[in-house]
Amino acid sequence: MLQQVNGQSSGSDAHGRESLREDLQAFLGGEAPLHQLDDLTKVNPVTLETVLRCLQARYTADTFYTRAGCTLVALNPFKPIPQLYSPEVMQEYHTAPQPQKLKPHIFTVGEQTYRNVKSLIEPVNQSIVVSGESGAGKTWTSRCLMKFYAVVAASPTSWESHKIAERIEQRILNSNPVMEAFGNACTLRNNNSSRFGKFIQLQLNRAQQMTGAAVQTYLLEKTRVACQASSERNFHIFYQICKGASADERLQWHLAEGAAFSWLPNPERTLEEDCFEVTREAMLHLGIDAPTQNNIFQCVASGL
Ligand SMILES: Nc1ncnc2c1ncn2[C@@H]1O[C@H](COP(=O)(O)OP(=O)(O)OP(=O)(O)O)[C@@H](O)[C@H]1O
Repeated sequence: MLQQVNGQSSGSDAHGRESLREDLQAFLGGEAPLHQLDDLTKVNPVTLETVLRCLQARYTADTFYTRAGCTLVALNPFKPIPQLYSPEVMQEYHTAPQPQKLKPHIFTVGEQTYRNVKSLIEPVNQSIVVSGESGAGKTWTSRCLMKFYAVVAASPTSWESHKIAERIEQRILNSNPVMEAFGNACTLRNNNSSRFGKFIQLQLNRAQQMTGAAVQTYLLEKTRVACQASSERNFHIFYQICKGASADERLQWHLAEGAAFSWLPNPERTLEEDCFEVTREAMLHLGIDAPTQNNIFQCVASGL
């Protein structure tokens, strides 16, 4: 405990600081390389410096997940690492006798939560909280979890039920591009920033197979439609429509070719999120047919 005596540190405090410094040096210069510490509870002494140094060492070694007791710390690699999320890796974590003994991964959390549902006689809801600052990777992580459950929680036996499961999985995954088209925008911190919070429910039957999903959204940043910070953009859907509508649709939606819209700043920036076809396709899989889509896009275009 820190103590101040007349503005001076007491002797025991100075001694405490000295011993902390020694512990710190011993830890940082210790034999075990920092990047091998896969659980932050093993960091000793626990200070901001030791924790950050450990995470930095792991990041440099391309290791992006670290446990902190029962919490998982995910670092954003800011580069694609497909081999980290392959179906084979999903299966490895799903079939491991003790997934917590494998390297820390978002699939460990996914699998443990899944097993918690399975192991209980009466099913009990499980929740995973994904939190972090803008651009930390929350949307990415939620997508990974949904993909994981779409694989592990869909193993029906008959051909007919396999087809149903495929449809449910596909629908669940297709909800992402649709939600992102209408609720995400390019900000200074993240090209694909979610401008709303979401509570995603994945529903399982008693055989732990996925039977559906529900998404509740909250706190959508509606003001962005009319007002954006400089260098930021409006919601992706507006740019998707302007860039992806056919000549007929432009005519129908009153979108003149090359017209400039004051509510659409930075239209010259083209992002991978500007893919109208992906949104349309996903809407179709979700059961929103072409005429309904047309009505929706007409409403969106009329806002410009
Ligand atoms: N594990 C990962 N592997 C590869 N790229 C990643 C990973 N996590 C995040 N990213 C990259 O970082 C970007 C930002 O991540 P994401 O959109 O998930 O952040 P966020 O926390 O949801 O931000 P916001 O709160 O602004 O919505 C992603 O578009 C993606 O390019």
